[in-house]
Amino acid sequence: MGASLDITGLTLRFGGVTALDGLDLSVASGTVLGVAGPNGSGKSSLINVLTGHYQANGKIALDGQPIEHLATSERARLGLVRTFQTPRVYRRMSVIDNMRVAVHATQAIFRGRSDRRHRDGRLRDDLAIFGLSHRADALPDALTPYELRLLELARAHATGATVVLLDEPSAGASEDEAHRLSRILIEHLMPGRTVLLVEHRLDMLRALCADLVVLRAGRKIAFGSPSAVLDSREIRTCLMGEPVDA
Ligand SMILES: Nc1ncnc2c1ncn2[C@@H]1O[C@H](COP(=O)(O)OP(=O)(O)OP(=O)(O)O)[C@@H](O)[C@H]1O
Repeated sequence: MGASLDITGLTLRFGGVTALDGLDLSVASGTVLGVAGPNGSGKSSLINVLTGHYQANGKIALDGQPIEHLATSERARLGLVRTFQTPRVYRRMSVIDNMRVAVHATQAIFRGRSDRRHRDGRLRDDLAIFGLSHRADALPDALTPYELRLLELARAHATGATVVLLDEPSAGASEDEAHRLSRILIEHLMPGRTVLLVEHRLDMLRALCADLVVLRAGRKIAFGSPSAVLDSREIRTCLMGEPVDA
């Protein structure tokens, strides 16, 4: 179900600030790449460029096909979707309607019968997987911040996306919630998918990623298995701002 993602020479500038500086990255189909870096190192910019929210110089290929010229909606229809650091949902629509809109917007195709009742059954099944069945008809304002996060993930899952870009899914989560979130990602969202995981929690990066890239000032300063990369005291210091024993 995954698709490979290849980035070459990605450069993004805001006036005098260089957010991404000639970045090259490859994510193999069906693997999880962690992205870490201090504040302002370009992690969110990278996601925004991949989705087409920001226009940058350089090349982006999805399964070998160039997509840098495509609009955000076209990239989503090709199976590239994202979640946000602060969940973005339609506040006046119920949880199940938020799911319907996402699936409609990406024109996700359901196997077998595609009438509304069947489709809604699938969406309710997806909500159940993410522990939200009891919230299906609620408005987002009734949800806890953690449940809003789960709704974003359920929505991405329901679209059948092949590539999912996760921008700090554990932001604002407690230890226990981050742990539960990790389990859900491992068991339901990540299998078979290509995932870019921007995260500050080193334990999550260690547990969830095949590879880890560390950015500083829009440049790649380390790449490899999370244990190898995080073995470096210099890298841990760069990530945490001070020497740590994580
Ligand atoms: N829309 C924007 N306009 C101007 N400058 C921006 C914009 N977005 C990002 N930047 C700048 O680009 C650089 C990279 O920012 P970015 O948000 O990508 O970093 P980040 O690694 O995601 O940071 P954080 O961990 O704090 O979310 C920063 O210097 C930031 O101030």
